[in-house]
Amino acid sequence: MEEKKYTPMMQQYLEVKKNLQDCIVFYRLGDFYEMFFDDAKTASNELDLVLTGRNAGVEERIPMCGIPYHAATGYIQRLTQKGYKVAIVEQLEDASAGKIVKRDVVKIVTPGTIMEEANETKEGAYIASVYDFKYGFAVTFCEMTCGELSGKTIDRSLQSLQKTLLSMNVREVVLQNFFDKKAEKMIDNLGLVTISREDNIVLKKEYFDLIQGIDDEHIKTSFAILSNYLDNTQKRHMTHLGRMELIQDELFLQMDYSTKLNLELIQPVRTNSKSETLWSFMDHTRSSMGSRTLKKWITYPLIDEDKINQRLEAIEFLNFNFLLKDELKECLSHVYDMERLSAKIAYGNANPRDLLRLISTLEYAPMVLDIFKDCPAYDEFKKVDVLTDLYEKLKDTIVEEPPVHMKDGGVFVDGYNEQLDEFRHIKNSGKQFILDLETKERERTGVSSLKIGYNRIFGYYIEVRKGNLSKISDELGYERKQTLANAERFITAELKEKEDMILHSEEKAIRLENELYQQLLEMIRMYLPKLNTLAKAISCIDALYAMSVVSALHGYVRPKFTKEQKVTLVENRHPILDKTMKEKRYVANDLVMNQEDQIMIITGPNMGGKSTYMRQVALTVIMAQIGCFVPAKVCEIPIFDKIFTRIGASDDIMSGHSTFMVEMMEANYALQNATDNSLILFDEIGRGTSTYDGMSLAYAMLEYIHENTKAKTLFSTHYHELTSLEDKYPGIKNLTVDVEEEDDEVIFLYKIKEGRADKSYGVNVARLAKLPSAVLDRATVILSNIQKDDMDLHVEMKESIQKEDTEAKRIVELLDQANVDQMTPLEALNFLNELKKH
Ligand SMILES: Nc1ncnc2c1ncn2[C@@H]1O[C@H](COP(=O)(O)OP(=O)(O)OP(=O)(O)O)[C@@H](O)[C@H]1O
Repeated sequence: MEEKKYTPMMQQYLEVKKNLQDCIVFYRLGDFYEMFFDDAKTASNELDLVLTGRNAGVEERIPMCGIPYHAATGYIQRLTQKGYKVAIVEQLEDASAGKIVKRDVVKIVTPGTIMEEANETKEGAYIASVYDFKYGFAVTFCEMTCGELSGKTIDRSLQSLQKTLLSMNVREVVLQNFFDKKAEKMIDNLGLVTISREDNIVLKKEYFDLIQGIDDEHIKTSFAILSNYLDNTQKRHMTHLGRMELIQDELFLQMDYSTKLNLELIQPVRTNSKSETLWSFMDHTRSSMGSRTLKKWITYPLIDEDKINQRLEAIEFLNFNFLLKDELKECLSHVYDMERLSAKIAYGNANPRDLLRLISTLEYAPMVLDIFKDCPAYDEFKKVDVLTDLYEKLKDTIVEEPPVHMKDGGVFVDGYNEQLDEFRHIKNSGKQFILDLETKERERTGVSSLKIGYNRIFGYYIEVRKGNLSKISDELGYERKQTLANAERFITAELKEKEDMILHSEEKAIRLENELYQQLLEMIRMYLPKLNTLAKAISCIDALYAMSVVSALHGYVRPKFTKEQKVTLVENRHPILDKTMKEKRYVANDLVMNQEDQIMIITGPNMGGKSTYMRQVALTVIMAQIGCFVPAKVCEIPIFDKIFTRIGASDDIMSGHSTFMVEMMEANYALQNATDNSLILFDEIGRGTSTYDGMSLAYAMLEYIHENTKAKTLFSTHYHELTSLEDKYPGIKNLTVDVEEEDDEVIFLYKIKEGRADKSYGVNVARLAKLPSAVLDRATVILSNIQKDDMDLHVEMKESIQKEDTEAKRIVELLDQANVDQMTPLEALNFLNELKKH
């Protein structure tokens, strides 16, 4: 089909669509957005719209579907949530007869740039850009609804890139056209992530301010890619973005993505699961911005003792002054998401209800900050400007229940603006004015039957019956307008002026309100930097409030930090299970690791509580380093620099790798990166392969950690052979979970104690799962046979390790004795031969 056959409007559409191939085009026709061709088919499918056809000048009708323009927001959201981009094409001039209206794209809404209400989840959705600088990747993140901007560089491995992108809720990634294909495929596999393109890497000077203090050129380039993409899609300059923050992992307790996932800090391991995360458990915040701050604190626990103690002091202060805390709770309930409100004001899409929220927040802000005036740890709050002047300017401006949109007016209170009051008065009192005028004109003319009427063609008129026309003298200023059979209709200058005012007062009121509203926004924009500082302070207070609630509600203890590498946890509990377990009571446990203790090997039956114990230790450490009280009677720990976990086998996101491979990769990551200040939690490492492979790997890893890494380590295992390491290394100790046996039944006590499990209980636990008794009996017989062989093998293994040890010692001795530097070549050869014998 040749293009020229299409109607002019369709040709215009095709011209616009040419550059928007990756978007669904919403094409404005009057009061509708229409979609055509494949866009129509996709949209009708995704949005349940009726697919119709349109005559476009060619033989066949083309597919079409449409939505009313005022309902577009919801539809756009649904499409972007499914990963589509929507290009909004508007009419750029009023329709006039015989001419095609000019139209062009005014904005492209994409999954990572959508600004509308429903996108304002607590979590926030990010758009990221990745710049490949050959020795690494520079990544920039942006959360559009609050204008948050951050960036970091990482090493150039797919694993790091994947973990970095997964660590934020990234919905869209902007890449250059020639981006590494393998990396692109990996990003594409990350579920609902849309890939977008931008090749311009030159940063516009309007954005220089935002990267002040960032020295890394690669991050700057990555930001250039992102900002150019945002400018191109939003068709405007991004005035609402805040200054970029450098993400410096080393300033915080480091945990990689899988650790955060394994411990269910922010999201449950299994997506769609309702299980509680540490974030949801602790989230007693009263505002979304407080909730986001708490989330940030949980993902980035601190390593600076003073900063941790600062938060702990605040919690103590609030819990001691509980009346103040109640007052704070009340005040915070009037506080809204100021970060997003500021961003909306900067961006220009704040609606009247948003302003009302801002006013409420500003009203209560001084009280919120005042509550901390006697808390020395947060003296810094005293310096925060609570913007009383802005509040004074804003209060009493907006009606109590304003409409959502400006377009209908009715936003400002009476008395805000004289002109506006007059317009409204005329509109409201129009009828009364006419009645008054009628009386006045009757008196002036002496015609008691004179009346004022209205019709759509002639507007307002004064009607005088034919019989009374003689009373209408010229001085009255009546102007003839229409002649009827038995009456004449007139207009006067006054009526004409009022008619114009009455008829247009509403329109004028709305126009004026819009102007006033823009002026008001402009005025608030002058306060944006101060608003952001205030928002930060209030979100921090909200997060502190949440932690004080968690700490008091569950009777937690304030953690203490030791300079030595000692861990003392008394009656430690898993924060979430402790509160959510319904049928039984949660059993508290201790963990004592002295300076010289490095590794605790935990053995015991399946279901005994080993993993739970390790998780509770990790969660306790994290809570302590966030600056929260912890679920224990006593908590004394060193400040850890990194936590590594390998708990649980679910890692479906790392698709392409078997569970065992993932396990080994994670273990390797821990062994390579842990320091003697780190915490390692390994749960049944090595179980994904044959018993002896697994056991040997686990054995070697433990030795490696003991000799090289020296991190505090909890290691749960079913390989009882490993418990012999306690005899060999001073830093390794055994723990076991207590069970009682009654007949063939095991009763779990969930109590951790020193010592090793003397047998395994797999078959007993399987009995609990109600496997057929034939299977269980047969398994018992097989087990006893294997155990016999196993004993022999165990002895063999122990002997072989001892032999290796003796040989190694002998070599060291020989090396010590030999003075290799001083040897002649012949002596050296003899020495080598001697060594080979060993
Ligand atoms: N301290 C505790 N008090 C009460 N119940 C507990 C405790 N610890 C664990 N449990 C219960 O026991 C269940 C199993 O615990 P967990 O998964 O930690 O066992 P495990 O020893 O790691 O088992 P496996 O070796 O099969 O992985 C938990 O889901 C929980 O319901």
